Amino acid sequence: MTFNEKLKAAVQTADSTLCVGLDPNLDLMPNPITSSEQSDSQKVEQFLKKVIDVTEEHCAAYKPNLGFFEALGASGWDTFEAILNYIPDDKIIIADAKRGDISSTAEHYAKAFFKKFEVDAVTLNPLMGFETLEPFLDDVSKGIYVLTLTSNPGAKDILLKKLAGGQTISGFIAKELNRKQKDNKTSIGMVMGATKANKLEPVINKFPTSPLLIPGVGKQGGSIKALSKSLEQHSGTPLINSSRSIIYAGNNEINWHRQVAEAAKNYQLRLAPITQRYV
Ligand SMILES: O=c1ccn([C@@H]2O[C@H](COP(=O)(O)O)[C@@H](O)[C@H]2O)c(=O)[nH]1
Repeated sequence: MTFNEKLKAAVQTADSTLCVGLDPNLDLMPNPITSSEQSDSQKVEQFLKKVIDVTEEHCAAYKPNLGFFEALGASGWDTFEAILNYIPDDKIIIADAKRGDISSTAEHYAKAFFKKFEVDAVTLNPLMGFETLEPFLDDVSKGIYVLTLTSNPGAKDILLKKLAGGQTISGFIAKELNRKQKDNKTSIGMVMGATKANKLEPVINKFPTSPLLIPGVGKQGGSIKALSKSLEQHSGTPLINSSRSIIYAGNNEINWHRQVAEAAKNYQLRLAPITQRYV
């Protein structure tokens, strides 16, 4: 099955374009988890497994962010693997790793994420140039999401700068990725911040069939309504990510997971006007 086929099926089956971000932060987890006698890695594993149990019916994808697992030290890699194995097979798994390096190193990142951990997709940073993407591009069952217009304020420092001729660096990246997609098997997607909804159109128009990974709704304040408008003409399947506002929706009560489920369901409903264009 190609990545794009799996992506479409995942959205269709869940009737949702929601991607739940798995950013396990012990300082934000509910008391019933943090007050137990377990190790930090065990707490993270227990917490995320419950989050997956109660959100899976509302989302098409999960996006574990590597930073949070690496912060656990060596055992964090085992926890990462245990979580990957726990996610249902029909969900898209995106390792949010934001890697990008010279080809001999990039080959090993590709091996790690696609061959060892066997995730469906990985996020990549194109700052070192487009040849750094090459080792990821020969597998039709995999996807990459390239940072193109990020959700953070610092996107203006580089990505929104204009080149001679008036095009933004984001627009240039999108155009080059579109060109690259024509000669390569791996599905090439773009990371586009929901907080930049009013600046998305000229960028996604340069690659109108690209799958999109869209963080920035929820805690970062991106508007789903504005996002919906800017995606009106886009044919590539979007996944809209929310991390903290879903996984930490539960307060410290024993039934914290009910509020997590409710938050995920709420996002699924709010994203329905977008989702219905892709199912
Ligand atoms: O442009 C980007 C790229 C990646 N992210 C990541 O997405 C989540 C967002 O978390 P929230 O709690 O929903 O704000 C997080 O893992 C970021 O590292 C992003 O925010 N923006």
